[in-house]
Amino acid sequence: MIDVRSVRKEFADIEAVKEVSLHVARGSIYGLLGSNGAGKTTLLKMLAGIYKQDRGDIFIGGEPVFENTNVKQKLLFLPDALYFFPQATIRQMAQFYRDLYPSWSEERFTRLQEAFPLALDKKIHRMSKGMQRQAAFWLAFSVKPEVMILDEPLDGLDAVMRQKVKNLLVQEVAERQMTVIISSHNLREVEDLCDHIGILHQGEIVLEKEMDELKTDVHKIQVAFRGGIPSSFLTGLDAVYKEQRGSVLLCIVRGQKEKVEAYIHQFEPVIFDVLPLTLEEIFVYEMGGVGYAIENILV
Ligand SMILES: Nc1ncnc2c1ncn2[C@@H]1O[C@H](COP(=O)(O)OP(=O)(O)OP(=O)(O)O)[C@@H](O)[C@H]1O
Repeated sequence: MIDVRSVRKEFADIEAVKEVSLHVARGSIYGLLGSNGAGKTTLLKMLAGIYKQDRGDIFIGGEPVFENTNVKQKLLFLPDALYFFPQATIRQMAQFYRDLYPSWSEERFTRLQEAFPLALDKKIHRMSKGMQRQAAFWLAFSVKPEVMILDEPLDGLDAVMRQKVKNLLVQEVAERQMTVIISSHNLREVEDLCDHIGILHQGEIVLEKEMDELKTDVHKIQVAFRGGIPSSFLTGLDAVYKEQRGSVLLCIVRGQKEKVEAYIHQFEPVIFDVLPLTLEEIFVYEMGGVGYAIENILV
């Protein structure tokens, strides 16, 4: 659904996006992670057709997005700095969206009032930051877009509202195959939402993973042997990290769980545990493998 091919964007003194390619399938939620200044907003603004890329191609639903009204009617971009017309109320903004998007659903708008308890006729600029964000989501979900491009969308929402918004997103994806790309500087914030994660660092995607693959194919193991670690033990393991604590060896290994276990049992360990691994730990080790310290990239 979203196809980004070798895209670059330079500003006067900086190359904000360098040679980025990525693909987001229809009905998928892609998490674009990266620290401040990594290039997330610049990339998302190109996806939304606000900036034109200097090089490369961007297709949404097979069509180039820049200055393409047909594509723009199908996508909704929620910027990190929200914009509403000065003095506008939610009712007035709804009228604007209704005129702009053929997919606008009046029924959805009415029904979502339960989820977003905001006054329709209050001026949005007099609302709190979190309430303004709720208003933006209320309008966004009422548009029923095919593609949502969300730039740090959960910032400023309280925990209950975050969960509500996440549930609504997942529901839209499950029910009508909406496609979502969501940026964040916080892995924990989006890990339960996304099926793919890409890490952008200094304008480049340095790691891209499917969540299912991540969770099933990396294991943290703890082993000890009578008489020390056999010299050939590590040669048959794809260890991305190892640490010895006394006689116990702690390793993070890649591979199918059954195969890893069968291999280790051959060495008759006296201690052998497979410990749970958080997604953050997986990224820390994977990033170490490609030469980056994730602590500097994700807070
Ligand atoms: N309009 C602009 N003119 C000049 N430089 C820009 C412009 N927009 C972004 N940049 C630069 O491009 C780089 C990437 O910025 P961008 O806003 O895309 O990062 P980001 O990952 O969204 O960061 P944050 O998490 O802080 O929002 C930064 O160095 C920034 O200063």
